[in-house]
Amino acid sequence: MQTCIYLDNNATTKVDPEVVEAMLPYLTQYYGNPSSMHTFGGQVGKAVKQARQQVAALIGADDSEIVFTSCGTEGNNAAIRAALQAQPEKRHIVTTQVEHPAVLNVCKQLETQGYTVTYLSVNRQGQIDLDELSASMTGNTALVTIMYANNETGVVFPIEQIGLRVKEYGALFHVDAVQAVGKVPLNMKTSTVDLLTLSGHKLHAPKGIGALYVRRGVRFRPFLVGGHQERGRRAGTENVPGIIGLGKAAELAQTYIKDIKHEQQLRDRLEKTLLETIPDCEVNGERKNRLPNTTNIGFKYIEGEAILLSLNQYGICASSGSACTSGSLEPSHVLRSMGLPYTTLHGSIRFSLSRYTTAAEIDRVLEVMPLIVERLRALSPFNNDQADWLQGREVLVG
Ligand SMILES: Cc1ncc(COP(=O)(O)O)c(C=O)c1O
Ligand code: FES
Repeated sequence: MQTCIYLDNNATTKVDPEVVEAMLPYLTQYYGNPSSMHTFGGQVGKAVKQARQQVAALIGADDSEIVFTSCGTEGNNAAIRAALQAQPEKRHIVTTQVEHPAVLNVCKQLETQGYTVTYLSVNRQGQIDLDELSASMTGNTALVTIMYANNETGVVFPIEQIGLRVKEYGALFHVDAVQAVGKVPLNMKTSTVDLLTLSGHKLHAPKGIGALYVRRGVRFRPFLVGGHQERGRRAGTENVPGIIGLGKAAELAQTYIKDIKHEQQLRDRLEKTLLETIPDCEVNGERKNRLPNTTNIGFKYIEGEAILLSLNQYGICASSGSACTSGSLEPSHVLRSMGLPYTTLHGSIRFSLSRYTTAAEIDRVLEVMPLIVERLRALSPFNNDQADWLQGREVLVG
């Protein structure tokens, strides 16, 4: 299979070889059911318990507060539904316009089921306004669900400041921390967060395993109903190898997170040099409060997809922070909410690094990007500021 310079780690990450090694015995030798009464199953149960402790340690939680799920999407669905079921008399939800579809589409569905949803706006930097949050809250607000860090721009929201405001109104606070866990130190013991979602495949564990943190004392109705697994909070025989892998990945992340500066330095060099060597480009989103591994850059007057295809020819994997995601012709809802001009919106690229990214890989990207942009701009009919008339077309593509 073809390998590449992989700068798409916010989409998914490589499974760490130590994670694979930890998982293997649970795919071969130890296949017992952790709920079984016999010793064979019991030893698997012990390994699951250890993995729970490893995940809890990464986010400063108690192991009884960790529920294993199948992915981040399930975690978000389960958290939102549980929070609403715990307070059936309240019918209002607050979220933001820039959430992942695994939150936004749940909220849209809830709107058809009698809930009212406030979608907080973001400014040009991708930040929300805390006063807009407070103004939107009422005694009827059951839940505030806001992401820790944005998957497209890496912009980090002030979660604890948000949480303090949420608590003033007695609502529950859910945080989609899928992009933050493993990149940002978290401590649930000193946090205002009630429910927090994480996903294995974003932190070098395999796909198909995640976890939901449920603060002790928060009433939680299971999303999947059936057997008594996960102390009755998530039915279904456990994905044991996945759980063991997530535990190992969490343990490795705890060590790695202390050294994340290295990754940040590579990201900063990539960003700074691209801005210096390529005219008419800018970073999308606030640069200060941001994940250390992510940069989203808008290259004016060209199409993001064309840049991606050219990068692909050089064996470089990145992602379009802008348009046509998954075959849809809609530009990114995140960048649109930030009010980016049409000319930047369509030419935005996300580079997301990992602990495996090397200086030599960054050098290669820095070598080819100016050539790609120059070639595409030479072909573009809109390669100057007169293209700003296109602004008026935003309505058409929106
Ligand atoms: C912010 C955020 N939330 C949720 C998800 C969904 O996670 P999963 O792919 O594990 O369902 C993602 C994955 O892209 C994400 O970036
Ligand atoms: S990038 Fe596809 S429509 Fe603009």
